Amino acid sequence: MRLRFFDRLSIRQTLLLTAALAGVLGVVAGALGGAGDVGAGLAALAVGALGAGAWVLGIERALARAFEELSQLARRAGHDADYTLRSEAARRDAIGRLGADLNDMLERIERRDLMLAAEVSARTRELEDLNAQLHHQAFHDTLTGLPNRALFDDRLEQAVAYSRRHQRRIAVMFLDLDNFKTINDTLGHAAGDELLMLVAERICQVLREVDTVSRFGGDEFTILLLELSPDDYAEHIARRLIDNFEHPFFIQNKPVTITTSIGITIFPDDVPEGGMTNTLDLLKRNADAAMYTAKDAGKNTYQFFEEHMNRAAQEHLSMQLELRRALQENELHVYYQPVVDLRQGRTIGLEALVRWRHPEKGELLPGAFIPFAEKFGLIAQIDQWVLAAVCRQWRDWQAQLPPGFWVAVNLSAASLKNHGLVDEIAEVLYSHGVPASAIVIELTESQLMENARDVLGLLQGLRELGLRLSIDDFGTGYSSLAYLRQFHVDALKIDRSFVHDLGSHDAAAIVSTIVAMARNLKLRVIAEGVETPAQLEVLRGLACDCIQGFLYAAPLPPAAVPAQLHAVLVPPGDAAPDPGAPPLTP
Ligand SMILES: Nc1nc2c(ncn2[C@@H]2O[C@@H]3COP(=O)(O)O[C@H]4[C@@H](O)[C@H](n5cnc6c(=O)[nH]c(N)nc65)O[C@@H]4COP(=O)(O)O[C@H]3[C@H]2O)c(=O)[nH]1
Repeated sequence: MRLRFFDRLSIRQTLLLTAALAGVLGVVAGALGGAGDVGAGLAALAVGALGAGAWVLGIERALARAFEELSQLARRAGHDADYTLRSEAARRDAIGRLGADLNDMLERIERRDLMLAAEVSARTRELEDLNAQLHHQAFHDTLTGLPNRALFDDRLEQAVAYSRRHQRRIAVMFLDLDNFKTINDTLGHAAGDELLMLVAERICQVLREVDTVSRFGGDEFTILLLELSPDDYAEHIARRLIDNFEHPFFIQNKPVTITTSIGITIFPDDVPEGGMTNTLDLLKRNADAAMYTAKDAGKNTYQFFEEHMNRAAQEHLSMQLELRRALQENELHVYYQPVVDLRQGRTIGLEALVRWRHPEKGELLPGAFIPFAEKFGLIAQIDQWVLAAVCRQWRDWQAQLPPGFWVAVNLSAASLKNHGLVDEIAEVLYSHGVPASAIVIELTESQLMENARDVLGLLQGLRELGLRLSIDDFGTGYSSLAYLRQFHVDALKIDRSFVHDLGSHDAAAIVSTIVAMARNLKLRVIAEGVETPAQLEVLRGLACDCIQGFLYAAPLPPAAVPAQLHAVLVPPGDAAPDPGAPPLTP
């Protein structure tokens, strides 16, 4: 109860009460001691009261200062977020403990703060790295690490702007690897990728820091040369690039040689004045057109842009679109040229020759579009289309065809690279109900010899299917006799250039040698391009088996073929000895 009373008093009240009690005790003691001492007691009371008051005030101020200090410290820490602040009051009382608690709290906040700051900065760094990585990926080619098309365009735009402001010349180069597809097809895509990386390095070696090289896609690179000084700097770089490619690249420790074709355009020289809007596109198109001209000029060279090149590029482009349309819209069709057996004097087979009925240009011969189809990668599709057309036609004629009659179909080099070719041909034959023995596949000598080792398996697959094989344009390439035996073909077709020159001793000697060799290998010989009776007589004399040429029939539309099937075209011959059951005889 007593305690509760004192609990309710403030310190000041307690001290005042204590001083008053001391004074009262002094007065009581004085009164007990005598009257004189009462005065002394009163004086003591007054002094005690005054002393106590002063003491109380002193204590109160000291306490207030201590609290104020703590409160200021807490406010500053909160306001400035400075948790390194500490109370320095070294007291052992409640205020001291309060200060220590405050310090403890500040220390914990400070530690948590540091931890958070470290975490935030780590996360920020992570995000910054990720951002830089994404930025790099957006503007660089993942395989070679070179700038990509987007970054190249950006730099080109800046370069054009700079060049306009400061009247400087810049060059844009397009660089395309020659026959890269062959390397990819023969060595595989991993080797192709490795080659592209090495090529990127080699290009960089030739350029200055200020120039930009980018991988534009596939095997195509673009180069931006700033500040063309000296004036022929672009040409100098093009030459160095071409020279630099002369050294082989080493892929999986094997030397691989590849060349490059380069197109160059100069800004502002090659851009018409005022054509501001599509300058970038124009420069790239110019360099591309110049690069194609370099390819057409035999590859492994460079070409500066000239105005006429864009027209050629335009024609290329429209030819490509038109060819695709031709395949879709059935504008292609097949003519058939009889092959006549000299001993029997009649047609024993036909060669299928594609034609294009172009809506504006009229009837086009293969020479006008096959090279484009090869370039645009459409030739294998055309081969397939022709085979299917031949099979349909064979079904229509089937009842009229003499036994053992065949139709020869040309296959391009691109078709030979198709690993699924045998299956695809089997599927077409099967779906049309045509026996494989009715089809002869014609492959040119150069196609076969250039890929001799690779095509052996394919040829075997075709033979196992039951197809027969013949070598076209024989004599124009360099045949290896060893391969000739391994190919197991059924016939050789002597190129028409030898037939044309039969009057000359050399050509006759070559034809005679081919026929003799074919006899030994038990192959049938067909002479192409026979136009005159004189050529026919020489060929008969050389014991040639068959002829094909305008002398008897040009390539014919399908409707004209049945009339040729049973007609005796040449008097049956007696000059040619029996070659020993050559395969292409019915
Ligand atoms: N000067 C002369 N020429 C004669 C004579 N007899 C035939 N010719 C021509 O000689 C070519 C024979 O075809 P090729 O050597 O296989 O040469 C063919 C063949 O390599 C290719 N070709 C034709 N059709 C196809 C096809 O469907 N696919 C593929 N990949 N190539 C084809 O186009 C080449 C040219 O075909 P065409 O223009 O039809 O030309 C044909 C034919 O019209 C003659 O007495 N004198």
